[in-house]
Amino acid sequence: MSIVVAPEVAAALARVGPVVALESTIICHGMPYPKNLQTAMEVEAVVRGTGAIPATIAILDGLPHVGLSGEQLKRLAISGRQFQKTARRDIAHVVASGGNGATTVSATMFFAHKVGIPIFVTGGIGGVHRHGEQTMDISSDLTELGKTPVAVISAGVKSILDIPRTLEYLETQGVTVAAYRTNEFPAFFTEISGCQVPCRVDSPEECAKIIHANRNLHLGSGILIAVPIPTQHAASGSIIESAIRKALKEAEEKRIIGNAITPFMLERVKELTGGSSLEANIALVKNNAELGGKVAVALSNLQKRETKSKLL
Ligand SMILES: O=c1[nH]cc([C@@H]2O[C@H](COP(=O)(O)O)[C@@H](O)[C@H]2O)c(=O)[nH]1
Repeated sequence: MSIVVAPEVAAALARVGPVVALESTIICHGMPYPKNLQTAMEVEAVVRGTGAIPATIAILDGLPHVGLSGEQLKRLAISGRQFQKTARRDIAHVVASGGNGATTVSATMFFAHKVGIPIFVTGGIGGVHRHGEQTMDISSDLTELGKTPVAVISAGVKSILDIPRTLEYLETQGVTVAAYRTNEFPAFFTEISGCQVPCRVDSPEECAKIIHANRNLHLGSGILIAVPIPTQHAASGSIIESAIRKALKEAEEKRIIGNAITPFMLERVKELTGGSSLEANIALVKNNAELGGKVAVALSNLQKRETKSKLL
């Protein structure tokens, strides 16, 4: 399959330099224009600030792209929902029909791995939906994490999902789940979920070592690094939580199912909180991007040191 890799990204990968993959569903389905464009550009700038190269991933006119120009980012941001939400199962169809796809975590991981990017930053991943034991609505993000060796840096999963079952499912899939500077798995808008994680990491270097070990052992599975929302932005957490409960009830009443649930919830929670959920969302994505960039730099240094010592 042909994948268009931006020259800057290809050059960085060729020299084992630091690269961070970024998804596009968050741009087209997660935020309104023009905030989505502003955020996408700011997130790329945060990654660059750490010394890493950002690579936003999307399907444009049937061609998967890794690394987008400013013009392409703008096209995505303006088109919004006209870009199809594209998870792994949708990739072949979007490509075959020459369509435009905004990649979710699962599809972004797939393309990142194909071109050799080991680190990917997003806001939140999908998970096991509430009542998932009856509906079997489990995001393909979780199965992708089970079979694709990419480290995903996120603020955990939203409490619109069933967090304990999401963690159980990740365990079944053999995914390494680590929390950054905490022992508790974060719940996106709040630092706490009541769920403990099996592994705690306290520095970008520690994250890089885990990714390196995962790769050297050819484990083949992914890694989830969960970063709590910065404290100053978590203040509105309880307001957002009650909005989430209300929106969940509405989704149930309106019988919204499948891949329409997440965009509905994001939009409704934003309305119910007068936009404060959007500001918190932007802040946590940028925070994740900062760590992702630093981890990519640490991993690149580790790989270069190893190559050097093998040559000696
Ligand atoms: O807090 C968020 N969770 C999830 C998403 C997006 O939704 C996708 C999961 O969708 P689903 O639940 O339909 O698998 C994720 O991969 C991501 O792209 C998002 O934007 N914001």
